Amino acid sequence: MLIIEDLQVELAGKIILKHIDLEIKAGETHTLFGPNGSGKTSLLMTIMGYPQYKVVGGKIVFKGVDITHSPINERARLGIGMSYQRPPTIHGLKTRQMVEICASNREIDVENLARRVNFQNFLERDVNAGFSGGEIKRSELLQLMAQNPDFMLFDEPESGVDMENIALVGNTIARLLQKDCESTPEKSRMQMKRERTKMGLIITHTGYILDYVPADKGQVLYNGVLSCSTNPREILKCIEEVGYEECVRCTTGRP
Ligand SMILES: Nc1ncnc2c1ncn2[C@@H]1O[C@H](COP(=O)(O)OP(=O)(O)OP(=O)(O)O)[C@@H](O)[C@H]1O
Repeated sequence: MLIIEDLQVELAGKIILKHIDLEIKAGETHTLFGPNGSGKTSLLMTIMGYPQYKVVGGKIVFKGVDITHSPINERARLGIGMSYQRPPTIHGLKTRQMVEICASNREIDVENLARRVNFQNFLERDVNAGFSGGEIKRSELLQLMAQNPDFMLFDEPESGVDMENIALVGNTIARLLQKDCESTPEKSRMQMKRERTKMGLIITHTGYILDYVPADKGQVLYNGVLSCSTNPREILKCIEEVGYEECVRCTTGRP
């Protein structure tokens, strides 16, 4: 479980996240909406532990461990992983090597994993070197598949992905988050939900990902303030109809 309490974060001398409270239970997936520059990526980068995002108040607890000031590698070891919006190019490091590093000491079949995201022809290329927007997303997913973390952060997984690959990306995320299992006569939906352990937090502007990954809750981040914890499709509808500012007004109670 992830518990964030009263989190305040400063970036380049400015408070960008204000009094954030967020709880994601084992097996849950949440989506994060919000206008450009509202702090969504900053929240994910803070959870992942990038030191330039300075926590000046509150705390982050994952699996009962206070990770507020833990380094990235410790968080990764505890089971947090992230798919980045704009990951850096790493010259001199092949994608295959990166995937093996992500797997740590676990035995994996890189070719087989790569085939699942149609990425087998990219393994000998340097990480992200000249990758297109959609290729970057598949590379990020491949690394997450190798890492197999318990809590996954996705920063705009659909952006730059064409209409055909969106299903591949969506279904891969669903599989990573254990959302792909159909209920059977033996197992009810509730049972499936109880057995699910993987957790996700997904930033999306369009909500396309919801067609593949049923999310339990949605939130809106507006000017560094988190609000509207409810059904993600309702939030999306509200944003489309009245815009972000009006959408958060109902929960913050501002005039
Ligand atoms: N290195 C930096 N120095 C100064 N300000 C920064 C830096 N990085 C980000 N910011 C600012 O922090 C704010 C939050 O940025 P963030 O990337 O978290 O927004 P976002 O909600 O993810 O936006 P988008 O939807 O456009 O991806 C923005 O105003 C951004 O310009």
